Amino acid sequence: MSEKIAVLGAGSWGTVLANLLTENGHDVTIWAYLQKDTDEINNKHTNEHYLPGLRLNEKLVANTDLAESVKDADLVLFVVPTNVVRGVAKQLLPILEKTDKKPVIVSAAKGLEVGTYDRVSQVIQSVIPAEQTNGVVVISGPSHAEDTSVKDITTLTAASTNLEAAQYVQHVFANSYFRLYTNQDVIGVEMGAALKNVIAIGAGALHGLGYGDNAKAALITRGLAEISRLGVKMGADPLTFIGLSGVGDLIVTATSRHSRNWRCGNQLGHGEKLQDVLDNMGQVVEGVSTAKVAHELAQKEGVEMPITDAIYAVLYEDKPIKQAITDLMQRESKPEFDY
Ligand SMILES: NC(=O)C1=CN([C@@H]2O[C@H](COP(=O)(O)OP(=O)(O)OC[C@H]3O[C@@H](n4cnc5c(N)ncnc54)[C@H](OP(=O)(O)O)[C@@H]3O)[C@@H](O)[C@H]2O)C=CC1
Ligand SMILES: O=C(CO)COP(=O)(O)O
Repeated sequence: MSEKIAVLGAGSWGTVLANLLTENGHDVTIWAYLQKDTDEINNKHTNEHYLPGLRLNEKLVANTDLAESVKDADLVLFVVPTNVVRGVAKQLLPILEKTDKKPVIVSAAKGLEVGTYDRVSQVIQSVIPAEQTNGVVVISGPSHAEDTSVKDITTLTAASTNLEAAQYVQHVFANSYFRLYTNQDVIGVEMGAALKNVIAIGAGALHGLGYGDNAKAALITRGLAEISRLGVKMGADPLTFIGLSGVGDLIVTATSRHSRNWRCGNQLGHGEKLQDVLDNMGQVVEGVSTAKVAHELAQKEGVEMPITDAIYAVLYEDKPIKQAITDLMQRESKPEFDY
């Protein structure tokens, strides 16, 4: 099966996925908005800023023109930061309206939109009507671009309420090192994907401050408890949080130096200022904006998220991290599980 695919976003994950799909035998165009980025991919077959040292497949084509990039596409993959998805979807809609082609739309972004609290697939579906697509699918799981780029084993969830669309995506992406499992719990998959980024900032901060393995395991475990609590309140299946997009992605993000969220937290733990950290990262740190959304959403829904609230206070209210940790440890004693 060879499909026509448009990848929207030429950052680290977009480039790796576009390269993988090209090597799977598909006809892939990657859309970037800067001419210098498309020139580099087309002429040098590299993307040095995001993936230093990686040689891309020469059949991968880059284009700055969105209409040309998505022309006749069977599948359109969104891999831009969460808070720009709506703007890109708005640019895509009039292009889709001019053709009879209805692509499967796939989202790989992990976050919750500031202001609306929407999950990424909700953002896409609120802009692009269902009749313009052949289904909307979310792909998510423990998957650092750096590892996948060197063909290290990677497993993901392809989540959709449209099982046929999820199975289609499963087959388009699968190869010897990239394996996908279908899941129909889109809410759980997207909530796990977004909220783990916040906990990963906390894990990096613990490391930066010199805390040990017990503290890190405590944060991951209690972090998962509150991710599940908010996710279930929003309609997720609790089982999803012990899957790839739950504990799987939490482990990879909260324990790895590849994670931008973990690195952000680590630098905060070393005493750096948030704005300096973000300015120097040169890549999206989704957990920072999602911490604000999760904090507000949890308050609105009456869900207890003490770790997320603590990370919010550090990021947005200048609370010293050590004070945030002390306050968390001195909370009123409680049972491990609230039934
Ligand atoms: N990196 C990873 O390992 C993984 C990332 N993800 C998720 O994928 C999403 C994208 O992440 P990632 O690729 O790492 O991000 P990067 O920061 O590496 O790249 C972001 C890309 O989006 C582009 N972009 C930014 N603003 C706009 C805009 N307004 N219109 C069009 N393009 C824009 C950037 O362009 P420019 O360079 O010009 O700024 C860049 O090409 C995130 O939600 C992330 O959580 C999911 C799994 C793994
Ligand atoms: O989602 C990811 C790995 O699964 C990437 O995490 P970061 O955005 O923290 O790098």
